[in-house]
Amino acid sequence: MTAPARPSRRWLVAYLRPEWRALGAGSAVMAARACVLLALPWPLKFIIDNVIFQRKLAPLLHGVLPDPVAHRVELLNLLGLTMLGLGALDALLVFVGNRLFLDVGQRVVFRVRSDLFAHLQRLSLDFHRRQRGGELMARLSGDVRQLQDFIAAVGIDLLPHGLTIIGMATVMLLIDWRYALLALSVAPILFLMARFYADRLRQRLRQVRRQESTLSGLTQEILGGVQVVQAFARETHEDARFGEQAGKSLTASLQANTVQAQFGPAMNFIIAVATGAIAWYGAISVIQGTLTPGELLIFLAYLRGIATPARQFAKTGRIFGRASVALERIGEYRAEQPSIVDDQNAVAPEACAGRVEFRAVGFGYGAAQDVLHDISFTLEPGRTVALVGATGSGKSTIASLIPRFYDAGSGSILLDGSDIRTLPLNWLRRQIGLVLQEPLLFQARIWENIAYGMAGAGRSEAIAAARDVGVDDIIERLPGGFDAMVNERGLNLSGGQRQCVAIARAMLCGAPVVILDEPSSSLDAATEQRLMRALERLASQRAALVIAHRLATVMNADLILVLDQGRIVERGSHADLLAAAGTYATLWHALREIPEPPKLRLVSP
Ligand SMILES: Nc1ncnc2c1ncn2[C@@H]1O[C@H](COP(=O)(O)OP(=O)(O)OP(=O)(O)O)[C@@H](O)[C@H]1O
Repeated sequence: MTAPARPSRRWLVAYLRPEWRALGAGSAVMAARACVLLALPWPLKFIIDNVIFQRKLAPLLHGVLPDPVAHRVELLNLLGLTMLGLGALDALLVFVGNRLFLDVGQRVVFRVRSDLFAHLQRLSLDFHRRQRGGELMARLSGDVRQLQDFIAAVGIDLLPHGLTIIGMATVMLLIDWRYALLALSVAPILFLMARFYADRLRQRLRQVRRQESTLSGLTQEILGGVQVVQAFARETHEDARFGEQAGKSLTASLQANTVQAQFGPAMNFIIAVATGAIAWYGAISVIQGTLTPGELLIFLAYLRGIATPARQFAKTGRIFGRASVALERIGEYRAEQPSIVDDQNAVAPEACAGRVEFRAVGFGYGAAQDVLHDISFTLEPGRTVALVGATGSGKSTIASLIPRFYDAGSGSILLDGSDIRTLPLNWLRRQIGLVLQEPLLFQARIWENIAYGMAGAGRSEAIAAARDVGVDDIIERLPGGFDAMVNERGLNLSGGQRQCVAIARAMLCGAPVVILDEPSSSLDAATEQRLMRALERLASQRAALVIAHRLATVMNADLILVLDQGRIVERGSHADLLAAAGTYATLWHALREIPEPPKLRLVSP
């Protein structure tokens, strides 16, 4: 089996391109800084050679610098001031350069994150169902942040130090090429070693990131389901699960640390040997008179100037390794394409009556097994179709095909006679009001949650929608009424109250087709009646597909479809089905004998 191709990391270039001005300015500043670093040891050279040892100035510097014999103190003062000036200039350039590169990093991260978020939002449900929640968060926040460190490391560390190294090598060659070659012979060894370790480090860091993502996914899963954990007193079990994963993450990090820890000392050792050899050879050259003490100082200072960033490659290597892994991981998500896309020739119809027709629809979530077989029915405007059947018989799956959360595997679904695959996706979804069994609310005021149903709707429209479905008094009874804050996922509201908000939201969106997944949980009789009335008001005048759990809903439906293992086994009105004396009739009679509240829940044999 061949390993899957690594996603490209080039996509970052597109994000850097608009930053060319700031990047150019930053690079110029850092190039200037490299010059300053190059110049820094020179005043000291002149102090040693000319001020202390009273050597004559090079002919080029006559008239530029005060004479070392006649104006010794002036020369010393000037050199001292130059050192001070160079130090201050270096600080200023570092400040400006850092700001420029850090700002570019922030802006790039902002855009990468926004684009990735927008992209992820539009990926089809099958992608999201495959992902662990924590994994998405890990890539959106953690991985994206690595890019910022990477841009800063390139601009702030690599660029000035790289230029400095090149500059220093050139100057060394100009002073004494034989000596310079000896000093620089260490550079290829450092380079090869840095590459060797960078590759190994990258592999390890990829492991670290994978384990960290899994850990954050697991954490989110456990803490998100903390109620179940506590209810079954499984805290110790979850501690163990968390501990096991955290252990894997720790092992991966320790392995990466080992590589990194080897890298620094190995570089240091080579640099120490090189410095020793150069100092020794340099001292001999000074004794023989082929090198001045000041020049030896320049060599040693430059060697330090080369060694310091080389040593820093250990740190930069880690940042690069992490960024490289992050680029791959974000690239993987960027390469994902929504499986449900608009038809190129899709044109939005002017109006929608809401007639939904299933024609011999078959569907499976994966290639493994079909969940729906040969489903055909028609939902007319103003009518209600109820889906009943055992758990897992395919009711929610049928409902999810209408807004194209998934596409039918075979057969077709038509809206007003047009195949829904030929209609613009956004338009199609705007024609459908959805009330889920467990409605999802956002952390916002109640009226804002209702107004979510229609872009641009305000508080008064939200209240009017709640009034239309007759749940306004239920909401008004809450502390704060329509302005009450809903906390994350709406957990501070009861199941019935959440349903009321969701029904009002579907009402507000004014869609001609509504899909209602009735709450199957027990509600008190009064709330249940109110909800039923609200659902009826929402469904009236529209085409309503109801996943029915209540006898009252089923009885009043225009068409009842009884599902069993993804097939429609019976169909007709309540009266027809009772007369047919089949599965439905048996169930109905059995349920009528059960005291209130009646729930229609067929159970597979
Ligand atoms: N995302 C999914 N991936 C794979 N299989 C799925 C997925 N969702 C549902 N299924 C499978 O499809 C079948 C039908 O599920 P569906 O949710 O439509 O049943 P249902 O009749 O709505 O059940 P319930 O009344 O319990 O909500 C089940 O066997 C289920 O395991």
